[in-house]
Amino acid sequence: MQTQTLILASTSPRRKQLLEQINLSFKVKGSHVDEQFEANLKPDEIVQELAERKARAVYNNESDTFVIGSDTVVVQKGEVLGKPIDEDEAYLMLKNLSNGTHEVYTGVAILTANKITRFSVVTKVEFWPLSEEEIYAYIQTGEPFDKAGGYGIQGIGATLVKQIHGDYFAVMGLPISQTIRELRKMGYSLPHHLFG
Ligand SMILES: Cc1cn([C@H]2C[C@H](O)[C@@H](COP(=O)(O)OP(=O)(O)OP(=O)(O)O)O2)c(=O)[nH]c1=O
Repeated sequence: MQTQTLILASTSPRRKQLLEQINLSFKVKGSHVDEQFEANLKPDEIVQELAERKARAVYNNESDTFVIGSDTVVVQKGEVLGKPIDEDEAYLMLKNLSNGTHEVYTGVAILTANKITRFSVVTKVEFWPLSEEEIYAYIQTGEPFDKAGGYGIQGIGATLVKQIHGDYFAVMGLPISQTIRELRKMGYSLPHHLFG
């Protein structure tokens, strides 16, 4: 019988969907942490730091509980892009991403009794050249607004993407295969259908 508890510290429906996809039992507890970060941090440090803040915000200090926090940002020419706040910002982000390659950084923090593991994954994503009409039409779908960089690769945003190099699931918000491997290393007992 599973005595350990797994908690996903996230309000993101995509992260929940990725854990459901591999048939893990878990609870979801969203946290609203301060997502400001120090200006001198590098993108891989930012996403790990924010992932850790999210995990710490929901951890209840129980030794058999494991909490997963995660954070995703898009980096274009050295600039860190979060979620666009309005249509104008979404337009600027998508215009900048058009006809070029950017990086998506996703950080993960796993927290349990006296232990924390943090890692980050970077994926390169190349966009097609996007016309004005295409950008406006995409903004009208409403998809850009709760997503880093203003697009969702798993949705209509798939049509903007020419190719990726790296982990598709990390772009969606959670590098699922590395996450469960790290969970296992930390002592979480995965169900039999994973790793036997
Ligand atoms: C680039 C990209 C980002 N995203 C999403 C993943 C994240 O949900 C979001 C980045 O914001 P985050 O702050 O990482 O996450 P969140 O606010 O959605 O959820 P929480 O903090 O509660 O865990 O952008 C996609 O869904 N598809 C994409 O292609």
